[in-house]
Amino acid sequence: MAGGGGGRKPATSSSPSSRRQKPRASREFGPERSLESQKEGLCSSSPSVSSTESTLQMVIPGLLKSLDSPVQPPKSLDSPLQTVKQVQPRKSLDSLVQMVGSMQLSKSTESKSASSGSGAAGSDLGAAPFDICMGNSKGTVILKHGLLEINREKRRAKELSDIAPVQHLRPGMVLLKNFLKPDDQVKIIKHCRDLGVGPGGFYQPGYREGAKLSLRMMCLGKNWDPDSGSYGDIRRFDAAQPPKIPEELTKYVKDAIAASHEFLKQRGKGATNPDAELPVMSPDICIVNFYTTSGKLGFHQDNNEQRSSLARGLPVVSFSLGDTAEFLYGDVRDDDKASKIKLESGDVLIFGGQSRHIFHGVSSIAPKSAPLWVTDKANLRPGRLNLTFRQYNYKGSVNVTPAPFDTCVCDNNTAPLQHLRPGMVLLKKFLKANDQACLTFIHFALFSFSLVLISSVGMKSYFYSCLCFFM
Ligand SMILES: O=C(O)CCC(=O)C(=O)O
Ligand SMILES: [Fe+2]
Repeated sequence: MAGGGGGRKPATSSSPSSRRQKPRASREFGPERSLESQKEGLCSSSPSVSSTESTLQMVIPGLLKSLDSPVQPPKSLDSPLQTVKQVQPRKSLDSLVQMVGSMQLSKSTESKSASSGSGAAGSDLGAAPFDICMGNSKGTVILKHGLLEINREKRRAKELSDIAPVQHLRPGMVLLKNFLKPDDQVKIIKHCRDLGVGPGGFYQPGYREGAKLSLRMMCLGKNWDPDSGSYGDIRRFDAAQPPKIPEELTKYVKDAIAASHEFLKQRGKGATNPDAELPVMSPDICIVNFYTTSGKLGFHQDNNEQRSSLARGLPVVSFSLGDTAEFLYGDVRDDDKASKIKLESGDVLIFGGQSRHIFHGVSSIAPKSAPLWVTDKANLRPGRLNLTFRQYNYKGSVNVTPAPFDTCVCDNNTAPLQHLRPGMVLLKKFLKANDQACLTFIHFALFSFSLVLISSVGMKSYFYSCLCFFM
């Protein structure tokens, strides 16, 4: 997530308001959710009572509890919450959701225009934790599936059996299709759900100025702050410590890297060293994103990890679960020129080595594209869960085996060989002082000789003799 540089541009939206430029943060995000989609997030994506409760508590803690208690005479009519309580003591949950929804919308609109400067950028202070699952952690929501859904599932299974299980997208970038087995996916979702409702769990990140990202985020290991584009040990707005990455998840990451290495070895018939293309890494940071079906993430680079880690090309390992995402990636900061792939539930995308600094983003989430068992067994809400694992620091020596392309992001640009992009190499200070003197002398000698020639034979003859010489 940690992405770099200025001049970022949102991935997709064309509306002027959504083309908001954010000068500081490194990861570029999609436009703020429209009011419509926020409303949708409040109402339609809260299918169960418990999630409705969460939404309500997010705005008015304790309001639900008070519904069943007798109406108290108002202490004062100043507070809008008290007004709601007094006038509508026994409204149905639906209408309350709408009411509270519109209150929250105006609240968030206000906060957008107000620059707090309080350092609470993107905080959901006072909000109930965001639950990525429907129902509660124990109960299962059994949904009946229509024929259309069942047929879609069968088609998907058939397509998957025809797709290559490993795709080498470019040097240092490998896609492991359907790598995470259904049971593993359920486990991962459950881990994220449990951590996500606890301290340091999911929140909707944003910037000090008020713009919000079109996703919910939770960091494990270290906290990534979109406003400053940097990592820290605690989350600024609530001082929460990011939970640790569960061991089980680390194991999946290692398995995925090992599978890519196996593939690269076989592909190179054992001749290549897969670690040179895709270095092994041991994740100590994980950024977990949950996208609703209107979520997106703008084009960005992940480069807020330590320089040693970036220079070594330690990969980002990304797990996709739930609905399918359209993922864009490319060499330049221009999503119109980007390549597109679909990331489906169970896919693992790895980009390191030469591809560590690709620009990438999520342009859309396909609604109802998650496998049925994801909702049946894991109760994942409509949307997509994404986990990106990284290693913050690299302790080994980077100079011994520099990862290709590593130098194009170094600020000091002093590495002797800089692979700026495919087909473009910069050899820093390649010519030694003697070579430079020698070249200068040759240039001078040729120049003087040309002058003498021109003055003796004339410009026209000189031009023709040069032409003959070179032909
Ligand atoms: O959701 C994804 O696939 C990408 C997430 C990402 O790029 C990030 O968290 O930095
Ligand atoms: Fe990223």
